[in-house]
Amino acid sequence: MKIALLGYGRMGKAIEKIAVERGHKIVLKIDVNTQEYDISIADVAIDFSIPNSAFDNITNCFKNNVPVVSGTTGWLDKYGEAVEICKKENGAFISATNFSLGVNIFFELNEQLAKMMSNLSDYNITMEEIHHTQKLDAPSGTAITLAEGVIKHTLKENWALDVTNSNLEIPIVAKRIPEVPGTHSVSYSSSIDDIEIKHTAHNRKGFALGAVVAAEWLIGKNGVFSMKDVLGI
Ligand SMILES: NC(=O)C1=CN([C@@H]2O[C@H](COP(=O)(O)OP(=O)(O)OC[C@H]3O[C@@H](n4cnc5c(N)ncnc54)[C@H](OP(=O)(O)O)[C@@H]3O)[C@@H](O)[C@H]2O)C=CC1
Ligand SMILES: O=C(O)C1=N[C@H](C(=O)O)C[C@H](O)C1
Repeated sequence: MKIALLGYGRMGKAIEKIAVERGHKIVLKIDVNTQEYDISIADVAIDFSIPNSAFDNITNCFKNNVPVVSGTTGWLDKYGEAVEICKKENGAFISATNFSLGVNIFFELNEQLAKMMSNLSDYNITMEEIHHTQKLDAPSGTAITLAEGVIKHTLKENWALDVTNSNLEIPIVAKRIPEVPGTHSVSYSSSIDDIEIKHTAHNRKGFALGAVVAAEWLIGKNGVFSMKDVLGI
């Protein structure tokens, strides 16, 4: 496949390495300095850029008939609008807050646990995410997806950064520590005991491999998909 990398930072470079190992060719590398480019030379675009540019990057792909895989976080308030444009243009789109196989299994585990905890009012839920100090958004997209997974199965209605006085909100603590690729935990605490599930990424390989596998899967399809579709889970 001829791949356009929209964003050539930590993730863009990790994706390039894995894509080339899998026999693909990188035909565009777009960063903040790129003035103009012709996206239509690519078979697929992979967007790992910044919150302010993701929507324009992605919708430009739809308008030029290029399937797009996006991992950028912090822009997803406009996800619904992007989906509408994708459908109107008959495009192909996969967005995920986390492309790693491990985190996608963790998402499923989180929902199963939330179902089991839903009637146990003695337990208080909290979430924690830890990332490197260059991260622009907080809480992480993955933490928001985890919170949405809990909201789906319990009486919780929302999440809140750090602390909350509301029983209806899930508090998410976001920590920034140099070099941490991404750690997420979900804890249920009572006066008797705690239950905690945790995912620790050791590097960015899992995110990058998942994004390239998603791009390979998306070629030749039309519609809006998720990593659940790609992984069959
Ligand atoms: N879904 C997932 O599995 C994962 C998602 N992420 C998310 O991916 C995103 C990128 O992460 P990361 O690679 O660590 O970040 P970096 O800051 O390392 O990279 C961002 C890149 O985007 C570029 N950029 C800035 N403006 C634009 C623009 N207008 N168009 C295209 N590119 C632009 C930057 O260019 P320049 O350097 O020149 O400023 C840089 O190359 C973040 O939102 C992060 O949360 C990260 C890991 C996994
Ligand atoms: O910015 C990062 O680095 C990461 N961002 C994603 C997120 O916001 O969840 C995924 C991963 O945790 C790394």
